[in-house]
Amino acid sequence: NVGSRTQWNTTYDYIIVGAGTCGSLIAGRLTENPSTTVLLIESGGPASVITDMPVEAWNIETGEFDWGYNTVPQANAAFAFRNRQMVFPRGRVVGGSHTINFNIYNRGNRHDFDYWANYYGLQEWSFENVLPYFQRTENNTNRRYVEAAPNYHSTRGQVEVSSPPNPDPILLKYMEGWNLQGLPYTDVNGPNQLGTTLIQQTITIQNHTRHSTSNAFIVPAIGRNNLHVLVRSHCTRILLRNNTNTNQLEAYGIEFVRNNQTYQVYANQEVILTAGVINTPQVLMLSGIGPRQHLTDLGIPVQVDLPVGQGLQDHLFTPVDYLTTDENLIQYGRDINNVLTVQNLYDYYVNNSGPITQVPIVMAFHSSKLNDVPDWPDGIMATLINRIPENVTTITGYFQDPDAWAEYFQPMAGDPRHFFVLYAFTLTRSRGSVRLQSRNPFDAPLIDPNYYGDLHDLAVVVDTMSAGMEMMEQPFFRQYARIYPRSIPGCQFCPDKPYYKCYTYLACHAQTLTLTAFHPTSSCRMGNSSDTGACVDEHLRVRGVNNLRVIDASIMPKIVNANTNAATMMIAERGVDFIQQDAR
Ligand SMILES: Cc1cc2nc3c(=O)[nH]c(=O)nc-3n(C[C@H](O)[C@H](O)[C@H](O)COP(=O)(O)OP(=O)(O)OC[C@H]3O[C@@H](n4cnc5c(N)ncnc54)[C@H](O)[C@@H]3O)c2cc1C
Repeated sequence: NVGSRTQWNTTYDYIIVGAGTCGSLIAGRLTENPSTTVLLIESGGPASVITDMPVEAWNIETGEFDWGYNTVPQANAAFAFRNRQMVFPRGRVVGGSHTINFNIYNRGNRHDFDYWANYYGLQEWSFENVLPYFQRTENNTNRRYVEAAPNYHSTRGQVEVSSPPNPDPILLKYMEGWNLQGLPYTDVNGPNQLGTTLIQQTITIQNHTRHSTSNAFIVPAIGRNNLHVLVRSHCTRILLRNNTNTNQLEAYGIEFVRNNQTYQVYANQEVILTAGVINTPQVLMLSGIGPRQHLTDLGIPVQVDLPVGQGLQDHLFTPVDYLTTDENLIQYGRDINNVLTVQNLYDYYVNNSGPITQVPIVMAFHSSKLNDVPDWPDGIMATLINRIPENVTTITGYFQDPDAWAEYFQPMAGDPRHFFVLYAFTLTRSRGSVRLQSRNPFDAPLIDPNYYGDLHDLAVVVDTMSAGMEMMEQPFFRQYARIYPRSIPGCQFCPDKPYYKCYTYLACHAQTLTLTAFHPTSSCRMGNSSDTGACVDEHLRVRGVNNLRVIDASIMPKIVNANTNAATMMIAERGVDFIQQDAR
């Protein structure tokens, strides 16, 4: 039903561009009022039973539900990959990136939001002020967490947040190992983030389906007469005009392409851009809102000179391979390439069990030696279970030297004892950009996260790797798992030190084998009236243009020290209030 609409009106109160995490939530909320009309327009198609299965997150991050983007070549990262370019998945589907993500629900630290408030002068976004908006969406089914920290959680929101019911034993041992080193068990969304946790996810507990904002807000609302959802409809620009009464620029609609035809639709109230960190800047720049020089170089008439696309941030994962000492420490073999068997589908649909139901992940938050605010962790370690495929050439295609990497992976191929730890810095200092490649709205933008552009990020990840690896070398954890004992191609262990104290090796590993953590933010950031680096104000209104707002992950002034989806839902909830306050 979500994808079936073929007719639409000429005018709506609100036009929302992009049915992702934010667009879906906002459209659902605004149309709770039956007299408010909304058009939600999405470039991709509808979600499917496949995207609803938690385990399929492994298989859908690239492919038909993804934009197929790559970064531009990276100077300080991605040494393993051809041309130093990295794949950069983004959801192109109803539900957006929340339809292809790992469902991790991890809000970020209280200091993240207090930093927005104090450093950027955005008092309405302090932790105290945003906490109710996290709670507004949350329906937490973990009674233990809710009872332990009732002021932090809610059981009344639309999006279900649950703990994986059946984690693999190795994950529990990993947490125990950290616990023995003094890192407490914690609920990262409660008062203390520093610790180790079996991460909560936006998955329903009754039937283990992805609870994206589109499943939570759009699917139940699709029958509303005041909500029109148009899929496979690509917004090419915002319609702007000078209002002769106010003598100010305003948005009055959008242009979009559907089935190779170009259409215009109009908004009585506002156009709301929720196209995400890459495409929101793209649509703005195509409409003449962006850096003057860049637009001029491309021959786009400048409507407003704004630093759109500047300041992009992300987290970067460095995977390290491990093998358990005993196959029984991992369940189901975790062979994600062959998971949709008749037996597994039967267990999923009939018994509500089996490997399709979950992707359990354990995280440890770490405060590095470089960090001067210890309860604002700057490092993260995420432990996940996934086999290396039997045919390793299926994963070495992007590598600069596929043969060397095939040789590296081959001894682990198909081994059911395989798992890995992803090491990352979280308080990113590097900033990059999103720019247009051309004036063609269907051309991929140029994405430059500028990973390790600030070498502080590298120092933090090296410290995090060292600490995490040292914990895993302690007698307790060595009973259960061992690191895969080979150096990665292009990097050498030190002859005179344990590998986890060999900082040259760790830095080389961190710069060579790099994966986006899928957390881009801040490409159209918010700021107060004196902040010349900002594109939108504290209420998310685009500067210099009336009736135009950006409400998505691009507005974060600085990335949060966590996965970004929960904070993005919070931004959407906050945005809904601003829209309603300003309704004429
Ligand atoms: C593979 C992957 C795994 C991730 N894992 C996690 C996780 O486990 N936990 C977590 O917290 N975060 C995770 N993230 C990040 C998180 O999902 C994002 O931060 C969040 O979804 C961003 O929401 P958004 O509303 O800003 O943009 P999106 O959800 O990306 O929505 C943007 C939407 O706009 C549409 N669109 C774009 N351009 C146009 C156009 N011109 N016309 C019409 N429509 C358009 C897109 O197709 C998309 O549907 C992951 C992301 C990815 C990609």
